[in-house]
This record gives sequence, structure tokens and C-alpha cells, in this order.
Amino acid sequence: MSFVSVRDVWQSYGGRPIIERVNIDVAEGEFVSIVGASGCGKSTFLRLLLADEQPTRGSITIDGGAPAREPGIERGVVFQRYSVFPHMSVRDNIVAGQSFQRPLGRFFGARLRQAREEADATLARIGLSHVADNYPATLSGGMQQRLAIGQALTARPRVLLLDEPFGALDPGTRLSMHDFLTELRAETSMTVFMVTHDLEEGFKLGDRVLVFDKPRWDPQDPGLYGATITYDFDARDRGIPYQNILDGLPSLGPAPVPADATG
Ligand SMILES: Nc1ncnc2c1ncn2[C@@H]1O[C@H](COP(=O)(O)OP(=O)(O)OP(=O)(O)O)[C@@H](O)[C@H]1O
Repeated sequence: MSFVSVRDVWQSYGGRPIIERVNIDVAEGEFVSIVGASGCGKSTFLRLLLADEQPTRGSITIDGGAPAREPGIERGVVFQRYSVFPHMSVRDNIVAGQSFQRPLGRFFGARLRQAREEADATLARIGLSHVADNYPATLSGGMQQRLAIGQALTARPRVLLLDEPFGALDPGTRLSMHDFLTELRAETSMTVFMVTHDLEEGFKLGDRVLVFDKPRWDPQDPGLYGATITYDFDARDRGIPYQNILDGLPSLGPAPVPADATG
């Protein structure tokens, strides 16, 4: 049963197509990883899913509703760089996440106290209770990213959009964030779309791995055609070993080390 339906979606800027003919059905609770060469339109696709911009053509619907005209609380988003509010304490960042659900966006009095208590429960769950009164700048990168994810989850989105959420983290922190995200997933029925440059990460966390690429290519005019979904891999139980995919699609692998950088 399709929960997120993407129908013949195109997006162009200045008359140039960035993505074209994107069609996909995603079931509720699925975790979809998105990989592809740099600049092929992955973040653009996430912005369309967020309804932060409208497609040039086609439609995106969630749970059979009308296409959204702007971002709403049913869609949460986390970017690579920490998207928390620097002037608010860690606790108040979570309170702000809760207030996204309210038309006036602010809590007062008894409701504010209750929101802070709920925020403390969230902080305990994401392991940040001990820094509740600190400002985000005093936190490590991993902690800031946990806060950003905690904040996004507080509004209980039905769809969570992650744009390279762990891209700025060191390898050890990245692994602990994988465990964190896996635990959170086990607790909710959220549908997740995650853009990553790390194919192994995509296969480890995703139920599916979508590859964006340009099926049509004009060497005289590389911007003439847009990218689309060229592969849709089943990644449950890590699916096909990702190394086989890397062999077939070397452009998705790590950038080669220049010859003069090895000596
Ligand atoms: N608002 C915009 N106006 C004009 N061009 C844009 C806009 N947003 C994105 N682009 C262009 O669209 C193309 C795709 O950008 P996008 O950020 O979606 O790619 P990406 O696959 O996420 O890249 P990366 O992997 O490097 O983050 C780029 O050439 C970018 O310059």
C-alpha cells in the first residue's frame, strides 16, 4: 500500500531540468536511502518531498491527501549542518520542536512547564539530559545532530527527511548515530528518506536504496537532461552486497586519491 506517492515529478531551474520523470511508491514505515553523484538533484528531491518547493510537473502525495503547498508538521527535516537554534538551550530547542505543532508557535505558563517536562523525557531518550541547560555550541557534533533529530521527532512527523545527517561526523560518532537512528525507528512507524554519500550507510540503514543518475546525457550540453531514479535496490538484510554495486557503479564510490597525493 503506497503511503508516499511520487508521480512523474520534474523539477527545473531556469528552464533546465534537474530531475525528471521521478516515480516511486513508498509504504508507511519504510526507510529509503538516496544516493547519487554530487549535484544530481538528491537534495532537490528532498525539498520537493518536504513541500519546501513545488515541482515543475507531477505530484507528490502523502497518505492519499492533496499535494502539500508548504512544509507542515507531518514532515520533519534534518540537514547535514546542525539545524538547531543556537540562542536557545538544549531543552528549549526541544520545546521549540513541540511548538511547531501550534498555530501561534509559543507556549506560556502551565503549558510551558508541561512542554519542558516532555522535553526532558525526550532528552533522556536521546541521551542529552546532562546538557539540557547548555547551548548547542557547547555540544559535540554528534550531540548536536542527536538534538536536531530529537527536535524533528518531537513534532511526531509521519515522514522524516534526512539530508546527509551524519556527513559532518567522525566515523565513530557516525556509527553510534546509526545505532541511535535504528533504535528510534524500532519505536515509531515513521517513513524515512535519507540522502547519503555513503553507500554502505545507505544499505545498512535503508530498506531500499534509490540511485539518482542521468539516463540521458548530451556531451555537448551536460545540463540538457535531468536525473531520475535509475536503480531501486531492496536493501533489507543489506540486500545485495553493496560492493557488487560499487563495482558496477564506480561513480558512487569514494573519490579516487590523486596520484600526487600518495607520496
Ligand atoms: N534553487 C535553485 N536554483 C537554481 N539551481 C538550483 C537550485 N537548487 C539546486 N540547484 C541546482 O540543482 C542541481 C542539483 O542540486 P542538489 O543540491 O539537489 O544536488 P545534490 O545531488 O543534492 O548534490 P550534492 O550531493 O552535492 O549535495 C545543482 O546543479 C544545483 O546548483
